[in-house]
Amino acid sequence: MVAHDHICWGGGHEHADAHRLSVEGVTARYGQVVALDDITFSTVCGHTLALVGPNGAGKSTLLRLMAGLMPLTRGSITWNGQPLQSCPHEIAYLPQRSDVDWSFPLTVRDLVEMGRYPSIGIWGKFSRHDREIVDKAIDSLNLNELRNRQIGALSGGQQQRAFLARAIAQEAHLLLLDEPFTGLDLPSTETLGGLLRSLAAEGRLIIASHHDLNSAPLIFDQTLLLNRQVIAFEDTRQVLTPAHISRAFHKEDSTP
Ligand SMILES: Nc1ncnc2c1ncn2[C@@H]1O[C@H](COP(=O)(O)OP(=O)(O)OP(=O)(O)O)[C@@H](O)[C@H]1O
Repeated sequence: MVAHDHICWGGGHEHADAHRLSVEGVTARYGQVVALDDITFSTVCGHTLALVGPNGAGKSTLLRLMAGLMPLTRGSITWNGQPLQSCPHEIAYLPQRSDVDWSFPLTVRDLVEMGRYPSIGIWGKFSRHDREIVDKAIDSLNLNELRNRQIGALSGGQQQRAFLARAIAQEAHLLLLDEPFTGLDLPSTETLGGLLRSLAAEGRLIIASHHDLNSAPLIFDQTLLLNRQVIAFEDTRQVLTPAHISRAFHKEDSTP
C-alpha cells in the first residue's frame, strides 16, 4: 500500500534477491548525432535513481532506450542477466506530460486498466483477479474519487498519480519516468516524491529524469549525472558535488 505524503531521507531499500538492471557500454545515435556514448551503470530494485544533466545530455534518450522505444547502437541493457527487451511486462514507461495527448477520451480507470494489457492482451478478457488489481492500484494512489474523471481534466500531480497507478496495475518492477516533477508545485512535488520512495521501498526500481538539483537528494537516493557520457554515478549526495556538477554543465570548477 502506498500512502505517504512526505519526502523521506536515507538510502535505498535493497533486498538480497532484488532484480538487477545492468547498462553496459551503451551508445545511441540519431543519425550522425551521438546522444549517448559508452554509458555503463548497474543498480537494483529498492532504489530511486535520478538522471541529471543539462538539456540535451541524453536523459530522455536513455529512458527511451530502456523502454525499448529506440534501438541501441552498441552495448547491452539487461534485467537479471536477460536482455531487458525480453521482459516488457517488467517495464512501465511514463512519457513527458507534453508528449501525452490529454484530449484522448480516457478515464483514470481506463488508463489504469491498460496496465493489465501486457498480461492479458489488448483483446483479452478481464478476470476478477485483474479487476481486483486495478481497484487496488487506484486505491493505493488515492484516486478513488477521480476514477471516472477524464485524464485531461486532472491536475499535473493527479495525472502523474494516474500513470503510476497504471504501472502498479501492470505489476512492473522497473518504472521509467521522463521529467515527472516538471510543472508541479511544492506540495505536489512532495507528495509525488514520497510516493516514488514508497514504491521503491516496496521492491521496485524508479528511474526518472530530473532537473532540480535542490530536490534531487530528497527524492532520489542514487543519481546518474551525465552529459552524453557518465560524469558520476552512485549515492546522490556523493554525485551532486560542485566539481561533478561543473563538469556536467561545462562550468568552471570553483572548488579549490
Ligand atoms: N528525434 C531526434 N532526432 C535527432 N536528434 C535528437 C532526437 N531526439 C534527441 N536528439 C538529440 O539527442 C541528444 C539528447 O537528447 P535528449 O532529449 O535525450 O536529452 P535530454 O537530456 O533529455 O534533454 P532535455 O533535458 O532538454 O529534455 C540531443 O543532442 C538532442 O538534440
